[in-house]
Amino acid sequence: MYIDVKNILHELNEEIELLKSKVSHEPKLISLVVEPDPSTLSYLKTQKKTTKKYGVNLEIIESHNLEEDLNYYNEDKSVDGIFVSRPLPKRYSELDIARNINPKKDVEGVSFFNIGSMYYEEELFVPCTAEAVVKIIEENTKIQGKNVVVVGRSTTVGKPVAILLLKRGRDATVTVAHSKTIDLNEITQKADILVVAIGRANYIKQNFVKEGATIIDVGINVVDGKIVGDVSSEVVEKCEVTPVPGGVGSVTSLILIRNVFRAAINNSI
Ligand SMILES: Nc1nc(=O)c2c([nH]1)NC[C@@H]1CN(c3ccc(C(=O)N[C@@H](CCC(=O)O)C(=O)O)cc3)C=[N+]21
Repeated sequence: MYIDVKNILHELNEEIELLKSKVSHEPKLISLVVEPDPSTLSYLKTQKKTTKKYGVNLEIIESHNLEEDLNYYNEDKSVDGIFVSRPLPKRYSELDIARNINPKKDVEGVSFFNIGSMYYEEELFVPCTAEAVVKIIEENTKIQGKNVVVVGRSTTVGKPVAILLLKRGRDATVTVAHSKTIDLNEITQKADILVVAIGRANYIKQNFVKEGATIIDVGINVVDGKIVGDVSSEVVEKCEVTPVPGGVGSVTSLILIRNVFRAAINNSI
């Protein structure tokens, strides 16, 4: 079966409308883009749509000098939130963003300050995709004590998902697997909840999963111009699976918008 995220989208929609009534100016989001890959282009398309819908002023800037641009928009009082697309080209490191982005404008929660806060179990801005994953799991199943396997160890998905699910109160038992893991399918078969952020189309097949598991497919792979996830479609016969598109991605983009409103409210007081 596919997991339906419309309740979560509805709740986020209401949360955003409430924040919208409290903000005194039109929020402004800067998206800094360096050599966008197909998944980034897809996200930018969604950002254009959602920012228009909710009344956020989006400016997409093709950056040729990330550090200089970050310094500029960090200081620009008219800017509420800054988004930097990933993956970055090799000449940059994610640390360049983590060190330099103003934590108050860091709507994706990648700065040292926001990551550090999450590590100490205080959630301020946390990576949007990771928050989307956690929200979907919480809405659909009990987490406490369950075996959660996260496949992928990226800064914005794998690692923060693991930390958020370990948090006291959520109390998952978390295993993080990755590209060097030996016999991956033996580990994923033990998962009650499986979070897949590999970045390879249809990689997870039926022999990777336990019957009845909850599967969160974070993959955004563009194949022949269409978006497909990391989980192969026949897995829905055995498990509850989030669809791609219409699953994690759609929740992620609303969380980003909500964070921009939060940043805008903080920016006006
Ligand atoms: N700093 C950074 N943060 C990201 O979160 C990030 C990124 N860089 N780089 C690119 C990937 C890709 N990504 C998507 C998120 C939502 C949709 C999305 O909204 N998809 C819709 C519809 C897409 C369609 O069908 O056109 C859906 O899944 O239903 C797509 C792609 C975020 N990423």
